[in-house]
Amino acid sequence: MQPRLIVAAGLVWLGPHRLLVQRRPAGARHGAGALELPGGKVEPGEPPRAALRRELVEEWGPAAAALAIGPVAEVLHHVYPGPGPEVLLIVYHVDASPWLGTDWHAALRLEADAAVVAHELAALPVHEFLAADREFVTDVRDGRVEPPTLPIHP
Ligand SMILES: Nc1nc2c([nH]c(=O)n2[C@H]2C[C@H](O)[C@@H](COP(=O)(O)OP(=O)(O)OP(=O)(O)O)O2)c(=O)[nH]1
Repeated sequence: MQPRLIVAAGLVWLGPHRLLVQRRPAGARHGAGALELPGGKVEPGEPPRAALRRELVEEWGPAAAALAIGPVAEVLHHVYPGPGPEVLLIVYHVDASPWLGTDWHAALRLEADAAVVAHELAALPVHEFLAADREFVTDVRDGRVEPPTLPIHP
């Protein structure tokens, strides 16, 4: 049977009009090379917000520990075909606005092959995202997802 995963992910706002998204490493088991929201699997017994905090630091390095995690933006559900997983994604607003005007990219400590990019909302390349994300990312691109009030106070 396909595994069912609970995943915590971040809609990371670099100010009100830009998002930070990442490209999955070429060697990823699933969705290699696709764009995704940073995050990962929630471990058994782990609170989802704590999982997102842990994943952000694992994926982006210690600089990500200071990012405020805000309210849930959306809960997504998708069943990937074949041997792919069934995923339940809890997407939180995350505030990266303190990084505005800084060399945030130089502060990241990325996993091998991973890449983090800033995109203007209107230019989000929806079709490069993992299938579970596409409808939601389209809604974000088209302004149907209300951006949080920045800064987010944790
Ligand atoms: N982080 C993240 N994962 C997503 C998104 N959309 C989506 O379908 N997923 C899926 C891909 C993976 O199957 C799962 C995330 O878990 P993960 O990134 O820890 O999984 P993985 O299999 O790459 O990691 P690993 O077990 O190899 O360590 O959720 C998204 O926007 N962000």
